[in-house]
Amino acid sequence: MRKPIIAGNWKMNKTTAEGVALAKELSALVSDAKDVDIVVCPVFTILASVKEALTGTNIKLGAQNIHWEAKGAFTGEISPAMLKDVGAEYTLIGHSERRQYFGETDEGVNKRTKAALANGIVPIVCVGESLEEREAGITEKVVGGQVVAGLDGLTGEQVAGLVIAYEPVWAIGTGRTASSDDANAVCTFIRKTVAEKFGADSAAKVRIQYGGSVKADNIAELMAKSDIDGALVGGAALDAAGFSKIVKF
Ligand SMILES: O=C(CO)COP(=O)(O)O
Repeated sequence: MRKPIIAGNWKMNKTTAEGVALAKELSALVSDAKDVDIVVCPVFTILASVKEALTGTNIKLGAQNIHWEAKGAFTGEISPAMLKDVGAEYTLIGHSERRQYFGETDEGVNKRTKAALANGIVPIVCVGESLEEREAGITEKVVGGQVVAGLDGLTGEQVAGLVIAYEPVWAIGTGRTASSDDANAVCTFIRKTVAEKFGADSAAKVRIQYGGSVKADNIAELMAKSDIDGALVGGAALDAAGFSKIVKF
């Protein structure tokens, strides 16, 4: 069975003191959570402080992005080794906000994914269609294309160990969750795409999260679905009590 994974994407929120307080409050609330991987992804500037606050807890640290180069003249970027150095075990890659506002492409997602894997950081590769694309009936074409291009050149074993987050853009921060059936249908399609490209074993092992207005009151229904193995949570991850309820779905 695939181990559930609940990740909090803090996005561009929290100063050091606020992030450390949230990490401490959350770790007290979820210390008894079992059989679930818990990850929080703060902004780069507070990774070290949050890591310290999480030491000895059952919560892992993730970053929100990663660059593919090891070092050099890449102003404003953070390398895989730097994230490893600060204690990050996971990283988001290709979040729709990065794609929408910062011009990230599938090619970049692929480079970042390979660099993360080469440095022992687990990629959480984000995919998802816009409202326009859903209404045009091309959800599978868009999401399938993102999965195939994002994971191109990886081994089946590498794919088995990573996480794919399906986040329909129209459900992010809008309060509009995809129905659990609609969310699961796309997650099933993603798993089928992985099976075709990397084999049945990788497809059976890869963990697929749903993201988009996940809250304490809709997580149980989502997690009950056959191909949803976890959640990538935005707004509701900024509140320790609410996020702890999601973790303990
Ligand atoms: O983008 C998301 C997580 O990466 C989802 O955000 P919300 O949970 O705020 O809709």
